[in-house]
Amino acid sequence: MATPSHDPTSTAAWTALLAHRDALTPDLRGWFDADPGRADRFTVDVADLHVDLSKNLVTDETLELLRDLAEQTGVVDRLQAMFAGERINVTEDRAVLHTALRRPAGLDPLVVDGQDVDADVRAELAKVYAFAGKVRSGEWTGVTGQRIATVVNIGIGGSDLGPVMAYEALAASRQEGLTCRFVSNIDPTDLAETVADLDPATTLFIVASKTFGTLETLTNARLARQWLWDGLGTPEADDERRAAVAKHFVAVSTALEKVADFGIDTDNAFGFWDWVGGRYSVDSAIGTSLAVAIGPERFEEFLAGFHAVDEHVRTTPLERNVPLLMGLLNVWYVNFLGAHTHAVLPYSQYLHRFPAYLQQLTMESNGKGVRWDGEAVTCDTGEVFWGEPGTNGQHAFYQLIHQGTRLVPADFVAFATPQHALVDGDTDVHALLLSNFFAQTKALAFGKTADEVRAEGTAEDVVPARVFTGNRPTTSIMAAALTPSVLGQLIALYEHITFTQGAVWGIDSFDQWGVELGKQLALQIAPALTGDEEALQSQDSSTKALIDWYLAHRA
Ligand SMILES: O=P(O)(O)OC[C@H]1O[C@](O)(CO)[C@@H](O)[C@@H]1O
Repeated sequence: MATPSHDPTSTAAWTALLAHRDALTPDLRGWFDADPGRADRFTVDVADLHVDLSKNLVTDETLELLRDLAEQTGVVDRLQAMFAGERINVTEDRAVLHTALRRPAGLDPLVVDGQDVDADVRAELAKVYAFAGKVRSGEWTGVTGQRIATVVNIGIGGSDLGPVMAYEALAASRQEGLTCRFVSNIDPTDLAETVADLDPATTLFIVASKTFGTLETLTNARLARQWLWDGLGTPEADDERRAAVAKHFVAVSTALEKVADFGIDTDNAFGFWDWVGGRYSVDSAIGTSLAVAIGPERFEEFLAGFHAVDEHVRTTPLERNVPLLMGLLNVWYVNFLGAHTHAVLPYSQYLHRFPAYLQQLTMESNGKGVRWDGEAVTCDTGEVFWGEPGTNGQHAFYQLIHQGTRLVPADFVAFATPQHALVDGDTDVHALLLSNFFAQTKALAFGKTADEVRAEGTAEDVVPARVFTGNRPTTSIMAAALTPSVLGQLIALYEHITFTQGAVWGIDSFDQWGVELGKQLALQIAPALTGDEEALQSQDSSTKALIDWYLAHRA
């Protein structure tokens, strides 16, 4: 087999896809009419997820060419290298092993660089579960002896978005009387509002930071510590302050010495490893707040869900491999049909933070302009992911998806079983939600012709405005219910979709250098806002003028 190319545009498959695109007239109506087996043939299951790809703008030939592209760019080899612990994060010289976080007990040990990864993962999980168990049972008390009522996770990016998204999604599995809240923003409003009605005596903070060096998180952690001491009336004496912190602060980090510097006893710290990227870490100790909320048993189910999809992606041939196919479809839309964005539309209120979670996963991973071989890319990469729960989006932005000039591929996600089976008179409200889900993908695919509009008696001059062109691509993802396992499956699905796109594009999906410059400049600019004249004068004229305006208007 030829060496896979780091430049996908130089492959024969890319050239063939361009020619195929030029010859193809998307026609979902015609394709479905001519091919009664299309829905069946293009529907694939992965674990408990039922995925209908048939309303995408592809034919069998398109999929075959996309599979050729995957082969010629070495996607599967790279996937196996990831699972084996090779250092595929080249710019940070790290393995990428989030899949090891969810390996069940009893497999052949995974040893990487002499480290028994499975044993390390299980040992750390055991610590998290023991802690979660104590908080849930009331055995863990605050410094005044009261049981913990609220856990506040302080973190940002991957140390926040995963835990908060999953906490919201799995509301049905939470323990009553125990609430989690999440603080991320360095805007002091976030912490102030979050703790405003809390009792310090019954509040426990989890400071979650992979590096334990993130400005937002450490600032918020210090503010929270002061709030605790003030609220408890802790005397200034070191011993008493340490005792309060020991009962009200735990940490999650890969940098345990920095945890100790902050004053958190490392006995109260849960670790993970540099081979877990922040945006891939919700299933590590970063998910401690979730483990407290749903308990170890449900957390294990969550991990088992991830693993089921890992096994699928690792062992299923390309023809039926859902994450690989969905990743290739995204490449098709971005590089051959000109899509700039991708919508994810959960028809489940509990998944309301899922699109925000996916934004970090996909955009921090694939928003890159340089390949792993150091060369500039020669094609577009990461699209903008966005979305809102249905049906709210229908009354906001769906107009553009239905009739606008831009192609917006969309993933629709729904569950057969409601978590609140409410009825309105004789109407099952969940059925109404689902009928909207089915209606939207149907309308987007098949549209409405001018003749159909006319047949409704529409005045001729309004007909064009009421025509729906159709051929707006969607993927429908369904599951029986939103359980911890299904949530794990959904997250792993999108992790591997993201992987596939990055592998085709030849980019390192596991670094995030693009967030560094802003962080450095913020630290440089901060003194200019608090009286350092030299720092102020060294700014460019626009930034200096904005700072001057800020200083003049700050009340
Ligand atoms: O967990 P940490 O080290 O505080 O980092 C938080 C987030 O900051 C980033 O490094 C950059 O935004 C993310 O990748 C990460 O999830």
